Amino acid sequence: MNTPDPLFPSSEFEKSDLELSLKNASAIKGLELHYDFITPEEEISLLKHIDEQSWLEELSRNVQHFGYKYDYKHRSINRDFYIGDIPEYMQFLLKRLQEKGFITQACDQAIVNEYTGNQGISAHIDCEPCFGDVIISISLSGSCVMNFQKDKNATAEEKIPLLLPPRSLVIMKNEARYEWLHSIPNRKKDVFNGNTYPRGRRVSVTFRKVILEESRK
Ligand SMILES: O=C(O)CCC(=O)C(=O)O
Ligand SMILES: [Fe+2]
Repeated sequence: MNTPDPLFPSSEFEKSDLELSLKNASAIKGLELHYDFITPEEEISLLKHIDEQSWLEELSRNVQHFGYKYDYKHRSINRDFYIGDIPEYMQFLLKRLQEKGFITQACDQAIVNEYTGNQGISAHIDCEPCFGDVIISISLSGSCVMNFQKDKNATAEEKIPLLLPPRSLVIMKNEARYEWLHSIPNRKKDVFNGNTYPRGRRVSVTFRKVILEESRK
């Protein structure tokens, strides 16, 4: 029996662009990019489960929260925001992250982001008192360019772009977590290394470890 073609083929991406994206990632301490962290079949199954849940529409992009609800307005999280365990259909991702040694502490919070049209995310550092020292993001369905910059007012030349194809994994630790801001520009297509990549719908599954108030320093 033939295996079906993936819905979101990696063959769309120039090899030299994927290599450049890895090289860019290696310029930032604590930033890791891994392609094909999951298979196309796993991606399709995850998207099916995700699309069965309801979306929170409080931001410009849709989100789903699991584990603990994150309060974007006050940049806070606490024990009262517990909303249940991370769902079963995401557990294999956490298991794989542990098995590959990418995380050593169990993540207990997940945010799923959905970007459509020209949606992106403005430059930010994930809430430092709320979350632990590893931030994980897995891309599904569509690609994007994620920029890293040290300074809020960085010029285009000072930004380091990563091309994130579907099924890729980004890990932010160390300086990538605490000293660099990350963002996804609001636009309908990305130009990376001279090649144009139209944005489709992109869904990201992000994992974090919550720091509860009583254990904060
Ligand atoms: O969509 C992504 O990959 C990252 C989203 C993000 O930066 C966040 O949720 O804090
Ligand atoms: Fe973030």
